[in-house]
Amino acid sequence: MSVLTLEDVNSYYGNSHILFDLDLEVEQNEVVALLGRNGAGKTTTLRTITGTVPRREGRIEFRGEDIADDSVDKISNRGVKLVPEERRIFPTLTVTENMQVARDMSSGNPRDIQEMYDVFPVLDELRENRGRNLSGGEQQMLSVARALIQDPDLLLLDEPTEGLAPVIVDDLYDVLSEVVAEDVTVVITEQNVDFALELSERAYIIEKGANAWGGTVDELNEREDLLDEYLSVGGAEAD
Ligand SMILES: Nc1ncnc2c1ncn2[C@@H]1O[C@H](COP(=O)(O)OP(=O)(O)OP(=O)(O)O)[C@@H](O)[C@H]1O
Repeated sequence: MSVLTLEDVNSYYGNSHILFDLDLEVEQNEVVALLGRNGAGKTTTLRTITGTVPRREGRIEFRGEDIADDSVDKISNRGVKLVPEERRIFPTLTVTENMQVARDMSSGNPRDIQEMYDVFPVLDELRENRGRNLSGGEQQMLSVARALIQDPDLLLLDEPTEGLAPVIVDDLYDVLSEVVAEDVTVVITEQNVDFALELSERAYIIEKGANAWGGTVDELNEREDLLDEYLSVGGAEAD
């Protein structure tokens, strides 16, 4: 069953046209990677799905219902949760309080905090620490946990590895692979292509706000030409 469909979606920041006739399809329990260079439009795609950047043209359906004109709150209440690149945890609240706030904000049936501590043992040890005292990796874990506690129908992860040390990226990978093994549907954007492809079943490559390629991760792994052309894997960018 299709969870999310974008068809011919165009989005703008003011007069700047950013997404051009973008198509995207996400099935139930799938993990889909959105790949592309810096500035390709990955974050804008996620913001368009959550309604923070209203699409100007095109169709957006969630579980078969048109959500293109829904408010940000309504889309969130439908169970679409974004973990933004900048994490946005509450710096003065403890780890537990951060989770409690997310739990209180949930419109559905939130999970128990203890359940999250079972998935994120790192956070369990930091229960009483304030957000501002967490490392980047710990903040990222908390940010993901806060979204998961709301038992999302669709989880959107925007560059979860951004700014993290390699050893922390490994920890995050372990946690996320546990998370995606459950019945959760995920769209993940990443500059770290290997990380995203390890977690995902299908991928889309976005270039200058438009679809450049879409297919299974197995297909993409056979296409070094695509990785070179659109993602500059393993080397410096030409420009
Ligand atoms: N608030 C904004 N106002 C105007 N233009 C913006 C805004 N945010 C992003 N852009 C522009 O939109 C384009 C797409 O940016 P977006 O952040 O979606 O790309 P991205 O693929 O997520 O890249 P990155 O990895 O750098 O986040 C870029 O040209 C960017 O400069």
